[in-house]
Amino acid sequence: MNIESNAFDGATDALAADGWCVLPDLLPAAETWALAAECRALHEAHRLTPARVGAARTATPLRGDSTQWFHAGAMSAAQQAFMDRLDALRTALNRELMLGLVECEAHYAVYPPGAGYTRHLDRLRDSDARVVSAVYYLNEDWLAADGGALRLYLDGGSHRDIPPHAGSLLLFLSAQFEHEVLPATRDRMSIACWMRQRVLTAIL
Ligand SMILES: O=C(O)CCC(=O)C(=O)O
Ligand SMILES: [Fe+2]
Repeated sequence: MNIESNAFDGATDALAADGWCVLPDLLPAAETWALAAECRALHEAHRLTPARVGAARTATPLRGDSTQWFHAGAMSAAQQAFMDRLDALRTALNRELMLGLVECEAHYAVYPPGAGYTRHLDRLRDSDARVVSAVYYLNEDWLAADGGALRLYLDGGSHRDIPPHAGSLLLFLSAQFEHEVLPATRDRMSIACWMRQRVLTAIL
């Protein structure tokens, strides 16, 4: 067994058992800090775009974040380091759980104070490509009083609130867990990612 598979054993076991888990410290602190600095700079330069929802990509009061996708071939060093790590996790999940995940997509997101994202499922209505949702948090010194938890709705009507602490990666099965972003009192930064399976389109 190599080092990578050891590093992700806890995550693969928890995902298999519960369908979700939080992985602390996915990256060294300096790499997380570089991502946070880049996300903040893009936000301050107004280079993030208000998020859209649904196939029509309409502006919506359902979510208040602004985003910027990571583009293959045009990533910063910080983004590349993050995607390499996420890809190692994807490979470990395929090996241990045989999920058939072929690629990852990711975007920065900033929720300004008061903004949230109402309860939803990450599966797009017309596609089951998204199998695993992963959210990487970039917020140093986040306090419970700052709000902004990700509320994950569990079977049986209970929920768990996950604070958006820098370095934490939340993983959950996209088709299984409704979730919402609660409003915060300060800017809330993250990278939202999805690990995708190949989707066969029926030829009719
Ligand atoms: O930022 C988060 O905690 C979750 C964001 C989310 O649910 C989404 O982008 O679909
Ligand atoms: Fe979501």
